[in-house]
Amino acid sequence: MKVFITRRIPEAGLQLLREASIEITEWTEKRDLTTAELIGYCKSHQALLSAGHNRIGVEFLEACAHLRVVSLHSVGYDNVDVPAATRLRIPIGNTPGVLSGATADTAFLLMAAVARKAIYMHKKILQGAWGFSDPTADLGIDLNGKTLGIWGLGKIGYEMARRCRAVYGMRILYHNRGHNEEAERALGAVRVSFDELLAGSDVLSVHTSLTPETAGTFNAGVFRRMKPTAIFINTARGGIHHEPDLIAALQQGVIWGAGLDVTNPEPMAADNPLLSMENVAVLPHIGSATQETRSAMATLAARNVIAGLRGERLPNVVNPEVYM
Ligand SMILES: NC(=O)C1=CN([C@@H]2O[C@H](COP(=O)(O)OP(=O)(O)OC[C@H]3O[C@@H](n4cnc5c(N)ncnc54)[C@H](O)[C@@H]3O)[C@@H](O)[C@H]2O)C=CC1
Ligand SMILES: O=C(O)C(=O)CO
Repeated sequence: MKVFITRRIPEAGLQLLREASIEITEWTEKRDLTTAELIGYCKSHQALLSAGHNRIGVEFLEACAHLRVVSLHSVGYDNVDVPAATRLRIPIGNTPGVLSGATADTAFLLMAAVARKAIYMHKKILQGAWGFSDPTADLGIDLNGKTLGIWGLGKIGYEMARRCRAVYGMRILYHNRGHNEEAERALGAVRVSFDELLAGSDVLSVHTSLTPETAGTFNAGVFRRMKPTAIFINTARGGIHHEPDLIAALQQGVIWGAGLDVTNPEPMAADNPLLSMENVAVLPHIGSATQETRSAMATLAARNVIAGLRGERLPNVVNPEVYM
């Protein structure tokens, strides 16, 4: 049995695959494969382990319908045409849970960095501009006692809310498809309408998945319904905000600041105006990038491959309908 891996993954996952006597082919070039290349490699393999965000679309899936499993090294699966995979009875695996803490840490650090203009001030030192200290200049804002709004209170949203409640005593509002009873009980979180979330949040943090319903939601009209003092945080997917509208909202003072771990497109161009704004912090999609978390993700992704190749149900399957 052979698995094709699209980017190097941590040793913990590779070791599990070797122990299960699975032959590994790794793509080691530092660029994404084209669909044609991916099809070419997968023809001679029975499993695909996709790290990074290769498009797993209908063209690929139809050409590789022999695959017993497509295992993602991520929790997000917006890069996959899941209905097509289900139709072709290809199980799709992902890595939920193990990255929730690390990704929430990233949202939290972006929030704190924006509130205190930390990245911008660091850049000023590098430019030799640490000069005379003016007590009225470069002031940030306190987060203590402020209101956090979470859009998408699932696993990562919950971890972000828990951190903000514990450290800053923040009041938690959330808008989610259903109730999150644990968050309501443990954190006093209050479920509100989307409009109330926009109007009531001092910090609004996005944690939904990227779907046709959530794509482009944060646009000019939505930013205008937020507080002019609000901080917008997105660690979910860049496609959920409209980037030119976000730039304009920040330039015009419609909202106060933004912290992004995800951009649209990725990578972000080095001359993007967001990178030179005072109240903005941008990271290059490093939400889950800790040694422990990436090893845990590699382990889950390898377990999905092993189960798929053995004809067993994947431990974490995105499309359980394939088993019906
Ligand atoms: N920056 C990074 O490196 C990472 C980013 N992510 C992103 O974070 C996302 C969330 O991950 P998890 O918390 O594990 O997923 P999850 O499935 O536990 O939580 C997502 C929540 O959003 C809610 N939701 C979805 N669409 C909605 C809508 N239209 N309106 C209201 N609520 C909606 C769901 O009900 C669910 O509660 C992933 O899909 C992925 O895109 C995940 C890991 C790392
Ligand atoms: O898991 C995901 O969805 C990511 O974005 C990277 O960890």
